[in-house]
Amino acid sequence: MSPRIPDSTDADLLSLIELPADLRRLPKRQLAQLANELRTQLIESVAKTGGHLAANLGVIELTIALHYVFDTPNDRLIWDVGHQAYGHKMLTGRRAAMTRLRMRDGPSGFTRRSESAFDAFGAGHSSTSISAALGMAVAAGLQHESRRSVAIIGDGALTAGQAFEALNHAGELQSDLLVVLNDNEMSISRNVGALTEHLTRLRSNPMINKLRQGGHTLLAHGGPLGELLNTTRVGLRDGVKHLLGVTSLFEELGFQYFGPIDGHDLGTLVDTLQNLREQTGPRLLHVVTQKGRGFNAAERDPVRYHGVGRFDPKIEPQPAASGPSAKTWTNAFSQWLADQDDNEKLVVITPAMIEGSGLAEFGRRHPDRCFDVGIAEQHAVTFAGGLAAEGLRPLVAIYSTFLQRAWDQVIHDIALQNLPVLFAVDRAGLVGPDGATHAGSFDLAFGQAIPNLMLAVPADERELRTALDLGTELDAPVLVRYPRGDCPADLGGEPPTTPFGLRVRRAAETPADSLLVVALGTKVATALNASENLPVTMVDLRWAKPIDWAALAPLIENHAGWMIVEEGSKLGGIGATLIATATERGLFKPVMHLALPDVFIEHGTRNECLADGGLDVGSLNSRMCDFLRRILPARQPCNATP
Ligand SMILES: Cc1ncc(C[n+]2csc(CCOP(=O)(O)OP(=O)(O)O)c2C)c(N)n1
Ligand SMILES: CC(=O)[C@@H](O)[C@H](O)COP(=O)(O)O
Ligand SMILES: [Mg+2]
Repeated sequence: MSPRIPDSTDADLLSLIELPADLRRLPKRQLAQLANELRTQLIESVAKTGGHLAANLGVIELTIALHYVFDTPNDRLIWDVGHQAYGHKMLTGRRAAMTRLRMRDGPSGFTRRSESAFDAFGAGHSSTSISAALGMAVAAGLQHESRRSVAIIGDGALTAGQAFEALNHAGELQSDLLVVLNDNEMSISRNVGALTEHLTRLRSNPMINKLRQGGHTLLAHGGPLGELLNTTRVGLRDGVKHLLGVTSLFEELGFQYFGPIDGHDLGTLVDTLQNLREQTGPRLLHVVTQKGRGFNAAERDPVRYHGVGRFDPKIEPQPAASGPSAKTWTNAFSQWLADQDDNEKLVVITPAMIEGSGLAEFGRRHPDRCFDVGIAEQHAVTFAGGLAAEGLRPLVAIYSTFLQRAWDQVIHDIALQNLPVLFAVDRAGLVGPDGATHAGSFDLAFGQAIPNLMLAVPADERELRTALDLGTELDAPVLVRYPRGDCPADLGGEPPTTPFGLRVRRAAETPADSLLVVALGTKVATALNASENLPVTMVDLRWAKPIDWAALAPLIENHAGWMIVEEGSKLGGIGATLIATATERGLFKPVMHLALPDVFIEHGTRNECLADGGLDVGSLNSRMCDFLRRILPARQPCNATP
């Protein structure tokens, strides 16, 4: 049975729209009602699941207009980052599934090719959309296929080098590509940089606006006359703009630039997109939107509502959480930073993650020594290199997953020159609801291969502070990694005897009849819990590089076997290095290495993800028991589980 064609008597248009083909049957005048319904349902839905609210509210009209005008999924929509694609998901067959957004077996918080034919390209990290859309446009041309490629990129994402690499390439190729620039003046925090100022000039220049209005009337013209008028007057308009010196950067890069237009005005959006759909070559439509649109609290405070937990949509703003909440690793890092006021050489750098990295307070107190460089991880690292070369002590605060963009800079610009840059690497390990794109699984594998770079893996706040202190003192690059989530204050045990020394957190009574567990970072607390009633000596490695072999070798020697536990990739992990080095040293004891398996772990709670990777308390306990049974068959060590 074909779906009923919605009409103006329908109070609930949204429920009639399963796929964009249904949407395209609506008369244009009903789109505003649909936008209201979509916005209301999106707020209700995210209130129950949590997620990226503000960005999604800003693109409701744009999402509807794009699916209305373009023949999706044949035409390709490529959402940059993908954090603003909830409306897109709701219009492409996934509305019911949104109750499990970012939960195990529910839709991802980003676009994913495996999730829907409408998700033309997977994302999560920013600034990839223009490259991917250009690739698709070129592929369509080479394969003589008639479809369009549209990249939708935010003003924040546009600050990244990769976006400019793609614009540069597209301007040369002159392929059939539409870039929709969604300009809401926000990254997660307020957007930064000279480009942002350029966009502000384009938005606010009265002459451009006048010319824009002319251009808009022209764009709404159809037929050959409209086309002729269009060409002549757009040519004229461009000439005038050149004369006035108000051309956009995009035109200089070989794009046709259109806009800015109001991204909440569905009539203008649809007319403009329909006209742009029929044109060829690289073109950029500048759309101005408001982040958080339609939810007062999010409009007022889009930073707070960028990513939210569950909330009550009737209460705006949400009351502050009551009662003591556990201190996160990010909080612990911020507090350490607050204690560095006297260190005037300390300069802090973030690639667009002021809030998430816990830098807001430091930035307020020391605006001259705190730099948000935009979504520019590579630049952040080399910029730090320049500061360090001149005698300052730069600290790059960065998520593990985003550092992946800048390993060459870490190698070539920092480690090779042995510059004293401190990397505070947050979200190291599994992150939970953001899933595989945001998992910090690889920093240990990458980092340990780099000469000169030292790697600290603190297990509690006390060790975090010690490692950060050392990182500001050593004449070498130091990376300190810590995860998303709660930070234990002090896990106890014997103090280390040297700055890079390991710590015995709990010693077994009879080592020869016990297992030695060597854990790193978060896994120290997990392994302590998992081994509570077992014959286990628990060692906290503290530093993954250098490794304290002077203390570790005899411990391996005098235990029945040893196990390494780390929250990083097993392939290329610290465990692999420890095992290889132990073997070279003639330490031939039974050994087991528990780390993240060679698969991408799906989104879910952090605990679900850890269980997938075999790194939660229960998994560790059973792996310890299995191993103990094998190496100490006579002892029956596993009668009790924690
Ligand atoms: C490489 C990378 N760095 C940082 C982030 C974190 N991040 C996600 S969204 C975002 C802001 C994007 O701003 P914009 O593109 O303007 O989208 P808006 O949220 O304003 O709609 C940032 C910094 C990321 N996803 N990828
Ligand atoms: C979309 C994106 O990349 C960020 O918004 C990210 O989701 C933030 O993660 P945290 O919530 O861990 O800061
Ligand atoms: Mg933005």
